[in-house]
Amino acid sequence: MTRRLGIVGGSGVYGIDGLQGGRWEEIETPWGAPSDAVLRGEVAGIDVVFLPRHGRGHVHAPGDLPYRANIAAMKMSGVTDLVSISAVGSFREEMAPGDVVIVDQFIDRTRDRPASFFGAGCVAHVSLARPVCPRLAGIAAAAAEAPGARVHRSGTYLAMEGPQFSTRAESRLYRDWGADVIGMTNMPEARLAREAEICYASIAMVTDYDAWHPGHDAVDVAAVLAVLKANGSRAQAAADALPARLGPAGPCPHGCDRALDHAVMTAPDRRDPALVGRLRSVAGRVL
Ligand SMILES: CSC[C@H]1O[C@H](OP(=O)(O)O)[C@H](O)[C@@H]1O
Ligand SMILES: Nc1ncnc2[nH]cnc12
Repeated sequence: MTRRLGIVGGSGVYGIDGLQGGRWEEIETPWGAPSDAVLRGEVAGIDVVFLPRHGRGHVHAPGDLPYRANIAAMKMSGVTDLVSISAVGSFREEMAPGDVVIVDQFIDRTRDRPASFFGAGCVAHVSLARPVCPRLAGIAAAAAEAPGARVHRSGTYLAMEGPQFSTRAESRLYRDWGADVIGMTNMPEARLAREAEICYASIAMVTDYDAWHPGHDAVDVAAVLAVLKANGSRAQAAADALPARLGPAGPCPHGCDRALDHAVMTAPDRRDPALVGRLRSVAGRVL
């Protein structure tokens, strides 16, 4: 299988500086419209598909994002490997603002967000024990290190509903649970990428110490934006360094591209044809 890289840009990342021949393309999916048009182009001669998660100009809140349409748009664009670039708060002294954490686990505290492509009429259960592709995470770490960022190669991301930041009590609780960083968007994105059999990795850019830290002011958007601005060129450099590291065609050694092999439970003659029709956009391989 030919590999194709997708990048979802989070807060502060609304384009890719190094993209050549970029053109914005509207995509309609059976799951609705994605956050924005996708930007297709080449970095170092390699195809890249970019989507600004919140839309250009940051118009979508984390709880209202069209997560299913975004992942479907990537799948329909031929993306096999998807890297998220996200702003996060930190629960660890050693994960300081300006650092990068390559997320490898999640605690999902979101609610009221459609979190699966499947459902009544076609039920499926994929494994999320390892929600991030280790091969792609290694590539993401190397790309993030290229511009000189301090990179932590493992971390648990707590996905909160938002849009308000956490209370101090919540922040302390999440820290006690073993979470390392906090954000509002990587779930259900990672779940949906797995269902769509896309390798997923997350470059989390630490912008603040969230609310638990006695020595730091409570997080606010101004502080987040100031750190994002200071590190914006590093995020761009990481995005530029990703495609060349993607590697040759071939199956995912960790099986992300076969996640649905034994996942669909509903008997073929009991499936809802309308849902199956929509599912073909992301799970056509097994339907
Ligand atoms: C601007 S701070 C809060 C906002 O930033 C993060 O978004 P993303 O993951 O897309 O970079 C966080 O999850 C919130 O949505
Ligand atoms: N402290 C924080 N909580 C949630 N999302 C964030 N994004 C950046 N910083 C954050």
